[in-house]
Amino acid sequence: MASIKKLLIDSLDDLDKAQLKRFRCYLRDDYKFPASGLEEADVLDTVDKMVEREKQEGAVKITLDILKKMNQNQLAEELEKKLKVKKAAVDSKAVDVDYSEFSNTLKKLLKQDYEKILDGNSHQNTYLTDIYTDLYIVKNHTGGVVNEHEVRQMESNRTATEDTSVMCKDIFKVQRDTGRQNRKVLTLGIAGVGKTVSVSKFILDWAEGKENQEIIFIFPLAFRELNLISVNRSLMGLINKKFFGSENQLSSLPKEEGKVMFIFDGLDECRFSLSFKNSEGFTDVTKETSVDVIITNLIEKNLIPSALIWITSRPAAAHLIPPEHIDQVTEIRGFNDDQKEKYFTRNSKPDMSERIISHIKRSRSLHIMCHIPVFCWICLSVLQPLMMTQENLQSIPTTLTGMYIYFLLSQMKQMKAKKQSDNLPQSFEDVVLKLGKLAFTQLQKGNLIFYKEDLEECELYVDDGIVFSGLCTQMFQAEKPVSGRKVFSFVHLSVQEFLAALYVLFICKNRKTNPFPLTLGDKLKRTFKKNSLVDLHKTGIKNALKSKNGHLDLLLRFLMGLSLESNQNELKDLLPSLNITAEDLRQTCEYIKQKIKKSVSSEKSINLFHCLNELNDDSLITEIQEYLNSEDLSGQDLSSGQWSALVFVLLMSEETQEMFEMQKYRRSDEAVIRLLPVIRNTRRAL
Ligand SMILES: Nc1ncnc2c1ncn2[C@@H]1O[C@H](COP(=O)(O)OP(=O)(O)OP(=O)(O)O)[C@@H](O)[C@H]1O
Repeated sequence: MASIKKLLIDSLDDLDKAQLKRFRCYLRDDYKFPASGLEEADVLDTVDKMVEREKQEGAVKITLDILKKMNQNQLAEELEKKLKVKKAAVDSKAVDVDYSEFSNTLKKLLKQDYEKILDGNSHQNTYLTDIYTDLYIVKNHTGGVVNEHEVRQMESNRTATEDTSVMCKDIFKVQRDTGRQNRKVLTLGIAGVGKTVSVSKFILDWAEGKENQEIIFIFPLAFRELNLISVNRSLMGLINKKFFGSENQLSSLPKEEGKVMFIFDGLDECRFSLSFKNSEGFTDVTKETSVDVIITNLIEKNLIPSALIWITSRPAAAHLIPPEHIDQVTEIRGFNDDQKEKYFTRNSKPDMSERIISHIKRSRSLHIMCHIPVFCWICLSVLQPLMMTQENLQSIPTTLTGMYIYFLLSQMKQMKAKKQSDNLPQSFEDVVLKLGKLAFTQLQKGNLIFYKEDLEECELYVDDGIVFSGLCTQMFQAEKPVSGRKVFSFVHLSVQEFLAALYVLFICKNRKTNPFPLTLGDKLKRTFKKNSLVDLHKTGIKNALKSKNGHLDLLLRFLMGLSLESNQNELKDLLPSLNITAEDLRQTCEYIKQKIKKSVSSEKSINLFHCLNELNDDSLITEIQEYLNSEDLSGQDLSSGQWSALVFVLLMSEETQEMFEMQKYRRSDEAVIRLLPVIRNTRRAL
């Protein structure tokens, strides 16, 4: 345990040069320390001088007093907390509690709970160590628009050059270079990128005695579970009930620094408010209170000041924790290119993995999406059976929509077999359309997690076993009930977006209605005109462009992809005879091009290019490729639409990912601004 002197040094180390100078001035003026020798004193000398003259207790008092005078209240508070912990540790030594038996019981329980996972939510448990592939995790999330759509974030991934990568098992270890240890870490990552898997691996390694053995207790408390606790509990009561089977087993926790760890997975799923401003400074671990008070006070270090805290979250919810309560932010970026290949190699036979990898590399969209582990799992479950049967080679999907259609079809096969054996009343098509309705209505509201009532609004009844008897279990999941209330979600946000698009098309065809919110103008037009597919496309595009965080972007891409005849053929049971004509598609493509030319933001126009890609229209791209092949790349005479096309082509090029020769284009300020998404996405900009 750090000495008092070390605690003082650590505090003053956080002051910059000017602040340290002010600190010394206070010492001189208010505490009459002799000026000689003080002027040039560094942190060590300053602390030495205080302890020499005032002894440890006096030095602490003076330090706290001056820090407060300097308005360094946060530093003063932290120092006070550390001193409290130290005092408690000294006190507890007198009692000398032996926690080893409880620690071993907890390890046994967590080993059982975490050694197997539902891989990508297949209904079979898989050993975590069998599938686990290292992920690319970086220190210091670099900021940016955090509520941007998750797939778009992936595609405009930020530059890798300034990141320091970190292994998940090392996140809480003392850092060799600085000697510091992170106490409170927030790990961000988009849906399906591996946050829960990372946390699980950390816990399993600890429970198996492999890593981080200086920690005595790790208590994983996922927000999904915490949401369901509606009665007041004390922290000790909560821990005892969840981990030791009754309310009164473990009576205290170790007070020494870093011996207890709390892991709060899935902040984005938190359904109660976390109020840090009005926090009451709740310090009693045996007093009952609401769950939000326990969590905020743990994070604020009022409850167990010595505890390590690890919170994971999708980026959009990161703001729920004020930055001053976090020592280190890390970001899980998913698999890098090597890790993607390792994933496929680990999870399929050697000749199969080679074929899968080369297939994915051929399609830029698929290759990009494979940064997300859960998408790798979807690819694996689609491509493996397809590639096993030689004659299917022609029909192996190369577009995003194609991949999801095959995913759906593979589910259909399994479900039909299951339906026969279980004699279930509803058809696959019915269930998928109901899930589609749920997907669409909840996506419009920005919801990714649902409750029983939400399902019932779409005529999906949990109790009649249709959804959970093996039907849909790979697309839709229910969480373990903790106190009777189940939570549901799609296995990945992209699956929700795909089913939503399917539903939109179905509604347009069958009920001749347009499920998107319509503007007044659209409504008026509709009274005079019959509802056409082109109108549906147009309102879809308008709504997606209106969305601030791009929550309809992927739905739009799927909507376009599903409108192609070739894709329709695969889905004739679900979407019979949509009667889409070449003229319809031409009109939609023209409309998209107009929108691109009107210079929407670069992210939006990139998505519109993806839509054109799904519709097999590459005319703008060909135009720009000719320009790229020409000698003069000064970039002066490009129209707005051409600029967008250029950015799209460059983003989709593997070469640009590695290196981008900006100097070829840098003749105008406009070029620099326009090409920003490319610069952000490349590893090396020249
Ligand atoms: N490191 C990994 N190695 C192998 N597979 C992984 C890894 N990480 C994730 N996966 C796969 O991706 C799936 C989703 O991962 P996980 O549940 O950890 O995502 P998440 O980031 O917590 O997503 P969400 O925000 O939706 O909760 C896993 O079930 C697994 O199939």
